[in-house]
Amino acid sequence: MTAQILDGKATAAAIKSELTARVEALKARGVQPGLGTLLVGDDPGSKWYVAGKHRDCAEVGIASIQRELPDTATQEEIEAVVRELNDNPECTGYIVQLPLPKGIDTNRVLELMDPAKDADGLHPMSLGRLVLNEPGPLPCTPNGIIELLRRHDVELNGAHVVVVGRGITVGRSIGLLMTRRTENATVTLCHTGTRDLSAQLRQADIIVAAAGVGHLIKPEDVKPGAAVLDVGVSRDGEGKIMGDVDPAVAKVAGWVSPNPGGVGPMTRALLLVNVVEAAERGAGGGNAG
Ligand SMILES: Nc1nc2c(c(=O)[nH]1)N[C@@H](CN(C=O)c1ccc(C(=O)N[C@@H](CCC(=O)O)C(=O)O)cc1)CN2
Repeated sequence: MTAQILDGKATAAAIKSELTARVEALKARGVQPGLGTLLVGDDPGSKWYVAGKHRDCAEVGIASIQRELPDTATQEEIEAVVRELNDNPECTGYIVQLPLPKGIDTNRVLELMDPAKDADGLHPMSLGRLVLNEPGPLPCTPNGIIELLRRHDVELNGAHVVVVGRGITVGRSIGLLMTRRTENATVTLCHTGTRDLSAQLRQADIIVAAAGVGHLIKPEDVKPGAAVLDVGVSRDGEGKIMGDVDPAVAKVAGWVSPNPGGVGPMTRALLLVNVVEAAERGAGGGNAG
């Protein structure tokens, strides 16, 4: 068996083309959506991701507001920029690029954001709305994974999803999305404390690998025909970027997401969805709900 590809690049392009029309409709009503980003430090990966988010904005007609601070920035300096973005009328939604430098209280920064401008779905209010099943921005990577599966007709209803990794951007919230009545999956969340990870993985119809451990998922961990989504990014001894999924998994799985070209572009596309939906909610209509 050779797995079919969950093509995140093509799917993200389709979503961006749909969003372009929605942004045009907002502009016709006098609403200009604008995405703000706050990048602290000079991590090359984070810089690259933020630059990509602004390229996407230009593609669909969303305005860009970019804020940068050095990695020596204090908690107070970061919070001052958050307050400025909260008050800035041109910024209709924004993100704080994670991770923040060591020593910074990330939760305090996220809690200070205006929840109405939370484009990442990571504000405690947004996560609370997700728990309560109320409309609001959804975390971009988990939502991107669901959209990627949906648009490739991979069945979620009744599926057993095994997630590896309990980080804030993926593992913590993906179960909340996948177990909604609309998705109706059953989710097992695994982490470094899980006994016999391989036994858990072999039960999965869908694996979401977000551990940040290069080639952690091997062919013998995968049930034949399962869908395997690779979210992880780590580096080998020579600095080469590796995903969490061994490429040989494609011989066993039914579906695999490439990395790059899978979940990453979907994360960016679903960020734009959050910005457009928030602008539509603010304008009192549109497609949001
Ligand atoms: N505030 C946030 N911080 C972080 C998030 C997040 O959702 N919100 N997620 C990750 C990083 N991330 C978004 O910020 C992200 C990661 C990867 C990609 C992406 O498009 N990757 C490409 C490869 C890019 C390359 O060439 O290196 C791909 O997979 O094809 C986009 C966004 C942590 N921080």
